Amino acid sequence: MVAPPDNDVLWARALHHSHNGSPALQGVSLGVREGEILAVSGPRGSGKTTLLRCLSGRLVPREGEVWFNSAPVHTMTPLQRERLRRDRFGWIGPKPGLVPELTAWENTALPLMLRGTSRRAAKAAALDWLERLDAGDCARLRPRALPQAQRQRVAIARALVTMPSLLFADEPTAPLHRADGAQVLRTLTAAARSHRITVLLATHDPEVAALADRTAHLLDGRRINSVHLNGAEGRDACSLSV
Ligand SMILES: Nc1ncnc2c1ncn2[C@@H]1O[C@H](COP(=O)(O)OP(=O)(O)OP(=O)(O)O)[C@@H](O)[C@H]1O
Repeated sequence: MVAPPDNDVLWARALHHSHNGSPALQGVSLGVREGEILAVSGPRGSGKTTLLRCLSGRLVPREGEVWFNSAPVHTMTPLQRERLRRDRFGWIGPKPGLVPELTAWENTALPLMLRGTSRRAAKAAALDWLERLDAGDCARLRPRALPQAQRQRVAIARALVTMPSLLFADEPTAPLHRADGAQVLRTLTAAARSHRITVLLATHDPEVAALADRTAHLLDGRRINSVHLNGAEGRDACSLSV
């Protein structure tokens, strides 16, 4: 095993994975720098979700290596991977996945309380993030009383409240209307930049990808060569994906 380059917080080499015999990733390699917002783009079925799941330790690739800093994620035990996800990573999926018995603020505060933060401090942080995401008025309501868009805002607040080193966002604005989605994404990317949270953002939408610093394009489970000009929102004006 060769250790990853020092300047990459996350590094993957030659990832292969199949679902029930059909290939989803076919030799994907990727490096992500600390504090970078990297969009993983491609059409439906191109392997974006599978890639994020492998990079976040939710799925062990059939072949290949995943390194987080100097730790080989692909050789960790399930318990080690669970701890890594709990302590260092955040995850936002296209569906909110909230605990129905808990209110919005309790759902948001949950990851902090699981890490041992006091209820009082966790509640204060949760309320702060719900406000930032325009969901402060939902704080005392349970998920079933909320529209889908507000549930997703709560899920995003829950992912940000721990200030993870790495945030995996898989089509995070899928349940939101376009204008709502754009506003939530701007909050998410601004928070990531100000707190130096590294973000992997899976999307099939070029407008969403344009908010990232750089884009890695997938097609049929492979990275494709492309020159991508990100817009003014991106930190780097131009990047080459290979
Ligand atoms: N659990 C599964 N069982 C069987 N096949 C799967 C499973 N998950 C994904 N696939 C298949 O693997 C391929 C890659 O899927 P994946 O969800 O990673 O792509 P994606 O780019 O995220 O697509 P989408 O934008 O639709 O979510 C697709 O052909 C998909 O049908």
